[in-house]
Amino acid sequence: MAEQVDVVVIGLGVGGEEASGRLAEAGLNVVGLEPRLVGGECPYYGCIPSKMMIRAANLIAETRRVDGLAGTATITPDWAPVAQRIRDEATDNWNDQVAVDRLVKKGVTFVREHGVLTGPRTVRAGDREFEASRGIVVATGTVPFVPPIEGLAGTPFWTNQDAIRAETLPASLIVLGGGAIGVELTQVFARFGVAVTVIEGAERILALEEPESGDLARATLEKDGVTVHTGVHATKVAHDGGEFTVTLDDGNTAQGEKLLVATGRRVDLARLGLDQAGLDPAVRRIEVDEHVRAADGVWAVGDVTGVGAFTHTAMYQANVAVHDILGTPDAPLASYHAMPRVTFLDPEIGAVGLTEKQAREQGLKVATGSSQIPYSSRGFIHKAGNEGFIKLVVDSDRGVLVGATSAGPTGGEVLGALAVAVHAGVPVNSLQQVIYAYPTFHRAIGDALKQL
Ligand SMILES: Cc1cc2nc3c(=O)[nH]c(=O)nc-3n(C[C@H](O)[C@H](O)[C@H](O)COP(=O)(O)OP(=O)(O)OC[C@H]3O[C@@H](n4cnc5c(N)ncnc54)[C@H](O)[C@@H]3O)c2cc1C
Ligand SMILES: NC(=O)c1ccc[n+]([C@@H]2O[C@H](COP(=O)([O-])OP(=O)(O)OC[C@H]3O[C@@H](n4cnc5c(N)ncnc54)[C@H](O)[C@@H]3O)[C@@H](O)[C@H]2O)c1
Repeated sequence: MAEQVDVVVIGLGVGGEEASGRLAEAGLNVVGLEPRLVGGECPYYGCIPSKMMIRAANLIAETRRVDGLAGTATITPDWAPVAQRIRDEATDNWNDQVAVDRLVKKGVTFVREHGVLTGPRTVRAGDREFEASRGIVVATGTVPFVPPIEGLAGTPFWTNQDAIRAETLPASLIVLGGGAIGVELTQVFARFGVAVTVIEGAERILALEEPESGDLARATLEKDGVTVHTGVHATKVAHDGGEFTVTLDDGNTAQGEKLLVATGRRVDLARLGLDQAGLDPAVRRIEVDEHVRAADGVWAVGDVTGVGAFTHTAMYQANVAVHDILGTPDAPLASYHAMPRVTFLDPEIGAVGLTEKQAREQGLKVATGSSQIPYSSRGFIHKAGNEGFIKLVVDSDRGVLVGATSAGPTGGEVLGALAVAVHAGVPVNSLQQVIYAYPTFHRAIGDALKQL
C-alpha cells in the first residue's frame, strides 16, 4: 500500500534540499529521497570545496605579487592543508549527517533511497511506495558527461569528484574541456606546481562567454604556465599504467600523469520512470514552464532543467516551485533574462544576461561599451594582478542593458551592480547618472557607459 503524503522530492541536492525543507516548514507532509549525500554536488564535490581550493591557489599567486610592491616573499605551496580543509570543513569527510539532521528537524521524512516514478503521483523508494497528493518535485541534478573517445572508457580518468578528493597532486595533468570546471581546477593545480595541459574543442576556452573572456582566461592560464590547446578534439586516449597519452586531431599528443574529464554534464534519467508521469525519458533536460512545472503535479528544479547549471539557479527555481505548490497568491514566476554566472579564475570572470553574439542572434539592435580595469584608477593602484574589463551589451531600441561581463580582481562582486541593472531594465541614461565611488573597481562600469 502506498503511503499517503503531500509531496515527494526526488533528489536532495541544492534544489531538492531547499524545496523539501521549505515545504515541510510550511506544514506539508514531505518525503525527501536521496541515495547519496544530502546537499548534492555543490557542498561535497562542487562549489564549496573547489572554491576552498581556489582561495588557497589565489593566496599563492597573491604572495608572489608581494615582490616589488611590498617587499619580498617566498612561498612553498603545500596541498596538504587544502586537502585537509576539504575533509574537515567542507565535506565532513563526505558525511552528510549534519545535513540530514537539519532536514529532519525541518520536518522532512528522509529516505536514503533512489526514487522511481511508478505513476503520475506515485514514487517507489526501495521497498516503500509513496502517493503524493500535491505532487512530485524532481531535483535529480546531473552527472559528468564522458565523451565517447576511443580508449577513454576503462582508463582511470578523473571527474570533478576525484579532483576534489585528491590528497596528493600529480606532477602533470591533462584537462579535457575548457569550461567552468576545467579552467577553475586548471588554475588551482597549476598554481600548486602541476604541469597542466588543457584541451578544448571549441575555438576558445569559456566558449559560451564573450570572446574577450575566453582570451583573458587563456592569457591568465598561460601566465600560470598552463599549455592550452583550443579548436582541437581528442581522438584517442591511452593509459599505460603510469601515464595518459591523449592524441589530438591536429596530430599533436598530450601526456599527463592524470586526466581530468570536464566536458560538461548530462542528466541521468534512465532509471527515473519519467514515462510513468507522462514525460519523455529520452530528453536531455526536463523542460519546465514559468512555474517550473514539468507536467501536471510534477515540478523540476536545478540542473535537471538545463537552465544554467548553477547553485543559485537551483535555489531560485526551488523558491518558485515552493510558492506554486503552496498556492501563494502572486507567486513568483521564473525568468532567466538576468542569469548571473561567475567563473572563479583569478581574475574572476562574471557575466549576466546575454553576450553580444546572443543579443545579435536575437535580432536586437546592439550597442556595446567597454573599459579596461588596468586603465582605471583602481586598476592602476592595484598593479600586479589587475587584469580585467567591463563589457556592456545594450538593446539600443529599449535603451537598457541586456547583458554584461565584469572581469577583474573582484569581477564577481562588481557583477552585482550589473545584474541589478539587467534584471530591472534600468535605463542606460539613468545608469550614466549614477555616482560610482572613487577609486573602486566598479567605477569602471561608469567608464564603459561613457562609450554608449
Ligand atoms: C566542480 C564544480 C564546481 C561548481 N561550482 C559552482 C559555483 O561556484 N557556483 C555555482 O552556482 N554552481 C557551481 N557548480 C554547479 C552546482 O554544483 C550545481 O548547479 C548544483 O549542485 C545543482 O544542484 P541540483 O540540486 O540541481 O543537483 P545536484 O547537486 O547534482 O543534486 C542532485 C541530487 O539528486 C540525487 N539523485 C539523482 N537521481 C536520483 C533519484 N532517482 N532518486 C533520488 N535522488 C536522486 C543525486 O544523488 C544528487 O545528490 C559547480 C559544479 C561542479 C561540479
Ligand atoms: N563557477 C561556477 O559557477 C561553476 C564552476 C564549475 C562548474 N559550474 C557548472 O557546472 C557545469 C559543468 O561544467 P563543465 O566545465 O563540465 O561544463 P561546460 O559545459 O561549462 O564546459 C565543457 C567544455 O568542454 C568542451 N568539450 C566538450 N566535449 C569535448 C571534447 N570531446 N573535447 C574537448 N572539449 C570538449 C566544451 O566545448 C565546453 O567548453 C557548468 O555548465 C557550470 O554551470 C559552475
